[in-house]
Amino acid sequence: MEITKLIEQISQKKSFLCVGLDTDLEKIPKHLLQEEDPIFAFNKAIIDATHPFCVAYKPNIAFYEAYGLQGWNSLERTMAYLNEKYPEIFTIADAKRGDIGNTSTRYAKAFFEALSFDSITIAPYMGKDSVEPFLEFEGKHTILLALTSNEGAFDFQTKEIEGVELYKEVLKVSKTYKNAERLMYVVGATKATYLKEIREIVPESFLLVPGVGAQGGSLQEVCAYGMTKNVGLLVNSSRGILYASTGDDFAEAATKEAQKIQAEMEIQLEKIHN
Ligand SMILES: O=c1ccn([C@@H]2O[C@H](COP(=O)(O)O)[C@@H](O)[C@H]2O)c(=O)[nH]1
Repeated sequence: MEITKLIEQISQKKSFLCVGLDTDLEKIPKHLLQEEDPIFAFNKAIIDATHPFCVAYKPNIAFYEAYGLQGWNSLERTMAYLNEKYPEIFTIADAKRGDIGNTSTRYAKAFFEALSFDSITIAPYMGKDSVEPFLEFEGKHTILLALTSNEGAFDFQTKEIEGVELYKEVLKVSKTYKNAERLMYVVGATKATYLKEIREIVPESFLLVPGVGAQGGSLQEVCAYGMTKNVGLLVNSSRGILYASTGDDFAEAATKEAQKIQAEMEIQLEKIHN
């Protein structure tokens, strides 16, 4: 999907919400466990309940790999359902891959071609030749981990090398990669104040921002420091929406939670136009 289409969706739905599909068989309502594919049944219900309020879905691949072949089948069914029923919605494989070049190409084929994702998250640690194979795919986007939402982000990402923090070096150097216009970046909502300096380096790039909801990040702060004239943000919530209720009313509760976030986003979007 081209970025212009994503921007169009944001403006139509007045939302830049990404719903994370981190589906955990221990947390989904018990009655779904009777279904032949409980993960897909849960995802389908969540997608049908939340699609009017979001512009992206982000299955975290770990939640599918954890169930082996059955989990991978559920992921394939989820992607087929999304692409057939809601092709206008941007999809993100939260896979955090990256390897030597020929292996990266295989990862890219797996997620961009076999599963038809629009984008994938990538760890930048192995550098240019591990990232550029993903950037070769037209209409696809590579989302580099820049400054993550977890506490461990301070172990390496904020450490200075010759006076420059590592996450800033990732942003600066990646801008020189071939097809760099296909890059986006992950910045945690829990690190919202860093967004001001991040925007000095990548003023236009789209940022995937996880960490609101269960991790306690603030949507208002993320918007204050990170929003651009084209919005430039996809703010993710996973557990806060998926498990808003673990009872039979889980889908209605997910609708309410997604709608609540969308309403807050609409207020933030009005600030761009005023
Ligand atoms: O820095 C990062 C990068 C990725 N994630 C992922 O996003 C979701 C967040 O889930 P919540 O339930 O809304 O906390 C999850 O898949 C993480 O693996 C992140 O949290 N931080």
